[in-house]
Amino acid sequence: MKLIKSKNYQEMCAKVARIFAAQITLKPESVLGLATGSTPIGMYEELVRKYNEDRVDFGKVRTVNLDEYIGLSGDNDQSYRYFMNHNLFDHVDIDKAKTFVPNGLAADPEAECVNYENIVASMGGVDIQLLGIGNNGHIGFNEPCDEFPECTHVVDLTESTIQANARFFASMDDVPKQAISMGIGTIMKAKKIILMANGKGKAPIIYDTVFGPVTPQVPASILRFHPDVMIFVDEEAYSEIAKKCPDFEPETL
Ligand SMILES: N[C@@H]1[C@@H](O)[C@H](O)[C@@H](COP(=O)(O)O)O[C@@H]1O
Repeated sequence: MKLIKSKNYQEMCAKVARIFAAQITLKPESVLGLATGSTPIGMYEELVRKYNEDRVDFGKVRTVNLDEYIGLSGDNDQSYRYFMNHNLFDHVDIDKAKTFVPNGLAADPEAECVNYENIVASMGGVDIQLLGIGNNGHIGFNEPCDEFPECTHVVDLTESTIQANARFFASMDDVPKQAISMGIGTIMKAKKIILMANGKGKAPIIYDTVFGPVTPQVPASILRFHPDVMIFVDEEAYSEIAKKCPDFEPETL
């Protein structure tokens, strides 16, 4: 696992976007694993800029997203499908038929999980998977629990996640209580993984992820067992490590 510290959010987003642009340029038919949340928005902006200015070509790219809320349609502005269209897909020359997000309106969510796991597998593996991290260490919507979930599954969101997400909804009642998420096993199959975190609020969980025990109670900690993981943080998200491990030397890339 490599930990890469940037001065600020913009610098971090630029570094990650460069890696994605290189991936797409070197392998135009790449399978990108994509994430939502506020953290990757600046990275997607940079990628759109690279599409416009550096002519990064998304024409053959395929994408799979980590998760989706149950009960929200792709038209709902809080759905992750809407997020992806709005922040990336609408602004580049990607073929939307090659972009996949779990169907939050599936009549049978369990069957949708099996279907989605098959879609990811049929693409021949994710070349590079982007992740954010929840304050409790969740990745995708894999919440802290007793065992790492292997495959795409239905998740009951924790109270802390529901509260953290409430800021995006008109009222608490509107916040979905369930989601479909790739499993930890699905995520760990990606060839390369990049996790981004910024801001002081993420500092304790970044410390736990990098230095705490590997446990399903901190789902992101499993990433330490993946052979090719880069964690990108800004100074604020790094601050707990700086305090507790003053001799640790992060990379700067
Ligand atoms: N399912 C998403 C995660 O994929 C994301 O990493 C997390 C953090 O969001 P933010 O980046 O807004 O802090 O939020 C949601 O729970």
